[in-house]
Amino acid sequence: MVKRRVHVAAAAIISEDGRKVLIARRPSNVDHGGLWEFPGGKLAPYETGLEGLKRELHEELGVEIQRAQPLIRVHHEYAEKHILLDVWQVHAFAGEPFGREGQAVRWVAMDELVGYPFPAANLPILRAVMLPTEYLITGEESDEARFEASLTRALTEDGVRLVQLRAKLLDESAYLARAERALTLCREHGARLLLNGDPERLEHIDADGIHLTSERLMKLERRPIAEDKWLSASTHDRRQLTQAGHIGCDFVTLSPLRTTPSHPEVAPLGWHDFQQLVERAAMPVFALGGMTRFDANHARAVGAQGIASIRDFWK
Ligand SMILES: Nc1nc2c([nH]c(=O)n2[C@@H]2O[C@H](COP(=O)(O)OP(=O)(O)OP(=O)(O)O)[C@@H](O)[C@H]2O)c(=O)[nH]1
Ligand SMILES: [Mg+2]
Repeated sequence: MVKRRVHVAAAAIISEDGRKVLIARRPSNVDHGGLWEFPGGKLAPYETGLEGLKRELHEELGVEIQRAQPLIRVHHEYAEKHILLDVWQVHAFAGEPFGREGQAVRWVAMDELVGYPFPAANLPILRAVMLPTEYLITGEESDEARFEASLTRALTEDGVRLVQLRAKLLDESAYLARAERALTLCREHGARLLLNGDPERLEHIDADGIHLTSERLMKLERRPIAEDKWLSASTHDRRQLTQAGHIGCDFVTLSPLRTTPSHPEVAPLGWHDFQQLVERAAMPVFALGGMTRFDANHARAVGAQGIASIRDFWK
């Protein structure tokens, strides 16, 4: 049987304060009835994603999109169809949203989204909605005061909200001591902290998650940490991306996009190959390797969650 292919445009509509997202409940008489969803629907022939989304949001909620940015594209196999969910983050709109088709609609705080039942295809979308566009990877630093000053600067001046503590030169006790301080700073600024390395580190420091090297990623048979923590991983090719999906990574970095001084011998992916890989990834992907915040919009346009960087944030 050749499966039907369905292209759907959907919206994560963000509240003005950036803390809430609008979800709607599917009527009980349609497929996935009773589950919650991001408003939207099937594209008409010849419609682009954004055109279709504008029409759907007008029909379903009575609002007009004013500003939207691509968030994530998700391919999913349901038993009877292949679905492509083309999801946009809507930051500005006119009108007061209400369920024009009688459906319940609700503004929900980001952290409370996990309590609502969504269709199976929506898992990567929920992660994408909760993640920022920028992922800071900390630089090597031998001095603790300088480390704290750099992290504080990035949290305050750059507004970074997602941090990976990478410190390959520290021994275990020095790493954990630094992690403790980094966690305090991140908590003060409402940022999430992931520890780089052995998942066991979470047993000592109650950080928000773990970032796996690609080597560690490839050795794992299953997800090494609880579902309520974030799991990210470094990937460089399709095999590693597939493995990240297999063990349930919440998001990944994919690198190197450009050649970098730290890895001059590695051939860069470039935007074309990067886009091809991201299109089939089962989770949000951050572009890494020579990225700065000026690249974030382009990264989003080719399907990425955003950019990850050491140098652009670590001064
Ligand atoms: N809108 C929307 N559809 C989703 C989501 N997740 C998901 O699996 N879907 C699936 O994508 C398909 C899109 O359907 P839809 O029922 O919204 O389409 P539509 O608004 O054009 O409705 P219509 O065909 O009754 O006119 C459905 O099979 C739906 O279950 C989501 O978050 N939002
Ligand atoms: Mg719909």
